[in-house]
Amino acid sequence: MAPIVLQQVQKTYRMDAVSVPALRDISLRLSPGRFSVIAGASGSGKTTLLNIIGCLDQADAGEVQVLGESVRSLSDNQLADLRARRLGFVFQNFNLLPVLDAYENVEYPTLRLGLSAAQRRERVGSLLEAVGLAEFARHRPGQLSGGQRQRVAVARALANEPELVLADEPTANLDSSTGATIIALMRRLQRERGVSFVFSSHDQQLLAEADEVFHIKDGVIDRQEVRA
Ligand SMILES: Nc1ncnc2c1ncn2[C@@H]1O[C@H](COP(=O)(O)OP(=O)(O)OP(=O)(O)O)[C@@H](O)[C@H]1O
Repeated sequence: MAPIVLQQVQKTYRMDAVSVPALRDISLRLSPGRFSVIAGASGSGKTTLLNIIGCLDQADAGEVQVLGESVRSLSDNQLADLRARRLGFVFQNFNLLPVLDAYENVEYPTLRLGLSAAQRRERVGSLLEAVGLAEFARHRPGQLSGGQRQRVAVARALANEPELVLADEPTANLDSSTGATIIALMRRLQRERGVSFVFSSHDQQLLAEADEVFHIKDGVIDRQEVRA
């Protein structure tokens, strides 16, 4: 099943006297179990598109299917449930909770899943191990480097065992060698866990690693590359 299918999606931001057409006509189908990248210049509509795919924002027109569900037919509660149980998110600014340590940040999305304390400990411990941060479990974000914070964020994104992880410019705030490490980490976890990843990015290192690339320009997909 394609994790994401979009048909003729449109989105315009309307402010008092101005409207900004961010997505003009987007149709795409992501392949399952891949590294898919939405690439484009600043302002081309990548974040808007990723927010719609992640059910954080709604399209004005068109059809959006996320993990086989037609988003339009879901209630707000069902959308929240889809996000919490079946999607994972990684952000450019890491978005960790500053008062929680690394362990608690990774544990947080699991709290509403009905797991026992022992199951949570096992899951969080193995994720921190997988991202190489077992020794930093009790460090808060302010006590971690940018690369370490993004590792925590990647572990957190996988904590609910999602089918699809969305990552909005995940390497934008990292130097290129830390970015390369994070990309390799996500690639390893994607292969090991059979999860689909979709990124927005213009990072050449991430584009080089992609299985498929959707190039977006002025709110339309103007080119698609399939490599795997
Ligand atoms: N909340 C908003 N209100 C009004 N206009 C917006 C809003 N968010 C985005 N836009 C506009 O929509 C267009 C697409 O923005 P978007 O953030 O999706 O692009 P982007 O490709 O992610 O850019 P960047 O790489 O700089 O993050 C831009 O013209 C932007 O100014």
